[in-house]
Amino acid sequence: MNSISFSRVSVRVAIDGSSTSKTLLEDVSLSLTERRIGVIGANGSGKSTLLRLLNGLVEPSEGTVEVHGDDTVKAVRRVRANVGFVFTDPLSQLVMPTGREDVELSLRRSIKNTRERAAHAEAVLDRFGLLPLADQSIYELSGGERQLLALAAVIAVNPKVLVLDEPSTLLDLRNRELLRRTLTGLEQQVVMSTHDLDLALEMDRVLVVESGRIVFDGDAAEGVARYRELCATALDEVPGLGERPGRGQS
Ligand SMILES: Nc1ncnc2c1ncn2[C@@H]1O[C@H](COP(=O)(O)OP(=O)(O)OP(=O)(O)O)[C@@H](O)[C@H]1O
Repeated sequence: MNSISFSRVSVRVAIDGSSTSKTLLEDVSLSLTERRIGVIGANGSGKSTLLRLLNGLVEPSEGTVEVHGDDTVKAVRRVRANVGFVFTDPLSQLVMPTGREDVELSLRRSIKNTRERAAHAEAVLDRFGLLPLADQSIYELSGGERQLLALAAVIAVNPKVLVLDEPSTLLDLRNRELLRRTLTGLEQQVVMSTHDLDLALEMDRVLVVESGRIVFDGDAAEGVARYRELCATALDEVPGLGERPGRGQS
């Protein structure tokens, strides 16, 4: 069953030192079968929370999430074996001193033979243009190089589902294009949050999240237009900011 389903999912967290809770996601039901799913929305709207439900990093307070038929709470080990997750901050993911070691670590389970593993790691690093930097400390890499490395380390193991949390925030034009083409060439399902609306427009389906709710679900161009309108409306409410471009002109 190659789909992701959310059934009446809400996520609430207790607010420190009080008995009240904050709702991060409210009553989300979805069946995701498309190959490229984009998740867009304002800062703090709930995109990362939605994505983190997919590998059990966040657990639903109500409802259930299933990835390819596995419940993300009850079968979390199998879910994590199937879902490759790329974090926004690459340093929260890269654990080895160098890129080469990190990619080899990712491959440890899938390729037992060390020479084969090393060769595969080199091929992946090469594909992302990272081979010349393979033995440099990850702390000496630029932000974009690290982001690309984090992506390479996850794609290397060919997970059944790829979840990307704002994967292009630090990438230059060339590497954003590399990411775009890489995503186009992948067989597996990709769920990606992004503030890069050009990238969002490439998706087969777009979800717009606003204050913990899915307020749009459908065609990418329509989703991006809806998000732009939500942003413009929110900015209209900021006092003293001036008018939207195009407004007030005759
Ligand atoms: N563990 C937590 N405890 C309290 N609040 C939390 C917790 N995790 C997330 N939040 C809050 O939930 C809201 C949604 O967070 P989330 O990270 O999902 O937003 P986002 O849409 O990914 O934002 P951004 O675009 O800024 O990355 C935010 O207001 C955030 O502060």
